Amino acid sequence: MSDKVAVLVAGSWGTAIASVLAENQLDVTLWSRNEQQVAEINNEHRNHRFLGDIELSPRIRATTSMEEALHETRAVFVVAPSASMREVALQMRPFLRQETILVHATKGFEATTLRRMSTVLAEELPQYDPYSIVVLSGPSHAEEVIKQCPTTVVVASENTEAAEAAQDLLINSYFRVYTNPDVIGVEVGGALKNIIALGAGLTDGLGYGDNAKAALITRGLAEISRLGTAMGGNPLTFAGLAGIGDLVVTCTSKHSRNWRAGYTLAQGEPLETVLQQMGMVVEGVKTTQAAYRLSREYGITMPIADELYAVLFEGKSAIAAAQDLMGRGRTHEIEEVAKPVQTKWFG
Ligand SMILES: NC(=O)C1=CN([C@@H]2O[C@H](COP(=O)(O)OP(=O)(O)OC[C@H]3O[C@@H](n4cnc5c(N)ncnc54)[C@H](OP(=O)(O)O)[C@@H]3O)[C@@H](O)[C@H]2O)C=CC1
Ligand SMILES: O=C(CO)COP(=O)(O)O
Repeated sequence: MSDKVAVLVAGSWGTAIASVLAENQLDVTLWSRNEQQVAEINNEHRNHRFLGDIELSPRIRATTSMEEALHETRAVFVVAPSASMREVALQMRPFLRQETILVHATKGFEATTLRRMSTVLAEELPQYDPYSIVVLSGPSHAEEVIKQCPTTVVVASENTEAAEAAQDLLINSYFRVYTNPDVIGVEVGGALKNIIALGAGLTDGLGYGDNAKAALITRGLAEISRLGTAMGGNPLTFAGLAGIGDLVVTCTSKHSRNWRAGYTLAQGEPLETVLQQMGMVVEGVKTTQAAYRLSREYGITMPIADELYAVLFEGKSAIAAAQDLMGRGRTHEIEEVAKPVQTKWFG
């Protein structure tokens, strides 16, 4: 079998995944639309804009040719921002073979259709078996993976063999990979945690302290689980790496772009300026709009996501949003407690 694998788009996460694969003795072709970046990766073994001075393995070769990237490749890892997933998939269509293992590592929904990323891939790649698409997610900042810090992730697919094939390619002594059959839960958990991370950045920016952040993480998880379960995810997935695991890292890490965006917003910067300054994708902004619509579509209460929507898009102050969250009507922590439990003993 070929030792060639492809990674599509050379952003921070794509380059970090390419480094894990190169460490595992695979020959990695890293596709980018940017010729200057391709030259820098091939000649200087660096991707300076996204990962600074870190030296990349010579096993990573960059190209702007999708045909070259996908030619006789054993696996392809798609790591485009959610907004570009459909466009990248369209470019893959003429060259992707059915035997290739297809993994995506993107965290978000398509803004217009509210589709999950695996659905977008399935729609644009009709020659590919949709049940074999693999999703990679979990607590994994590129800046730490590239330095080989211990990291755990999950690969999910309805096709166990496909998930295990992706696991085999990625797993090593610092990158531990678990499998999970729950594609929906893993995708929804990975996307929605970015909303809560933006909120955590706002909370920290306002100086609200650790109690508030713990509250946000915990009640945020309740919202993620509610919507994720309604969309068809397994509730247990949200207690795993793609749920609480990713939520914790994104809400507490200095590397998180979503946390940083929230923190800067709390300093009074307008959203557009914050996003421009970041120069990297902040998925949580569009995901807040998606969650706003999805929660209504599924009839799910998501007070934190709603307040964040009001702050980002309706000019509400973060302080007023926090006050409104704290002043909500009394409720139960665990929804089931509110319902009378029917058992065979009580009739
Ligand atoms: N960074 C991280 O630690 C992690 C990120 N993720 C997820 O990975 C996904 C990608 O994020 P990340 O790598 O951080 O993003 P970055 O902002 O670091 O990089 C985005 C990359 O996408 C490229 N790109 C954007 N649009 C297109 C397009 N239409 N065609 C080709 N290339 C395109 C950009 O190229 P150009 O420079 O030419 O614009 C850039 O190289 C996101 O969904 C994110 O949530 C998941 C886990 C960890
Ligand atoms: O998903 C991530 C870590 O698991 C990256 O989060 P940010 O996009 O907020 O940096």
